[in-house]
Amino acid sequence: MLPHEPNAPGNLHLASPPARKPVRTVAVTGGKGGVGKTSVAVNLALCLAESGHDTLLLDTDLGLANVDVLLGLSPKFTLADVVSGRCSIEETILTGPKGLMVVPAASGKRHMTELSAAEHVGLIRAFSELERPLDTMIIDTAAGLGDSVLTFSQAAHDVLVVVCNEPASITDAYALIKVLSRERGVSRVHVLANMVRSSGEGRELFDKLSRVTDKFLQVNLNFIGAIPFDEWMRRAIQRQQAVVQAYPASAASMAFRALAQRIDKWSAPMVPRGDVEFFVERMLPGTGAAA
Ligand SMILES: Nc1ncnc2c1ncn2[C@@H]1O[C@H](COP(=O)(O)OP(=O)(O)OP(=O)(O)O)[C@@H](O)[C@H]1O
Repeated sequence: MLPHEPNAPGNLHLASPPARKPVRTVAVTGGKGGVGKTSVAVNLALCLAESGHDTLLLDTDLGLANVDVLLGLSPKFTLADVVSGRCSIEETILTGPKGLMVVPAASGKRHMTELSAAEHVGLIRAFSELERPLDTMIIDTAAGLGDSVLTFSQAAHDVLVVVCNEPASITDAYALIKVLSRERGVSRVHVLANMVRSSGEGRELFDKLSRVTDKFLQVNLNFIGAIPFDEWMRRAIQRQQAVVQAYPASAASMAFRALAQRIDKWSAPMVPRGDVEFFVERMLPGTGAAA
């Protein structure tokens, strides 16, 4: 393993990684803010961790509720420190409940896609140095159609779009799916309805969205389920805990566990190198490091 050299500009050579099992990467996104992206990412990641998956939650959302705040964790370093060489990626990883690994969002305004080429190299290196076993990486993206959202969604194996029953949520989700499919080559999107108030509401929301995508876009939309509106979600946040942790018997917790079980059944990702570093390389086609 190479020594830690986070900012070695120009050196794009990546040593062949040792054979590892493929890491599934899932981007949780939504188009609109406030639909529950972060809540979904955190609870899904925890359920996967609970069922024995080595799971890493990468927070790239600088929105109101950061993952570390939701889980009551105190980050010492963030990805910004990795790329500037202040620490290794290992040092950014916080251990949450159920052994969940959490990489906190960089504070300030810097997004992943604003990094320089040298910083990209440092990041790829840092990921390649990660020696822990990893099955799944969940990425909590920012809201909107910003470059970082599109790049992370494009780079992940699977994109999970969270919608709720508000007209703006549906139109923003449509706008996001449109850009992802037309400009970023994303051909399959999973839709999760959040904060539903009846059993049929999730499917109705999905049907509303898929009627338009079927008509105008070349994208395969998959309804992956619904999470009920649940007051225990807010109470859990007040305790700085995820709902699956604080109130495991709540309706939302049961729905999150069912969602994780569905994801668990997905077939293994087809990645050429079976390494988490592949995820970073897919994000950075311009570095010449793409597989
Ligand atoms: N199923 C639910 N039932 C009740 N409240 C929910 C549910 N899902 C999320 N919420 C609440 O909605 C609010 C917004 O959730 P969250 O921060 O996860 O959204 P977000 O899409 O990540 O927002 P942002 O884009 O600002 O980061 C939080 O107060 C959260 O507790």
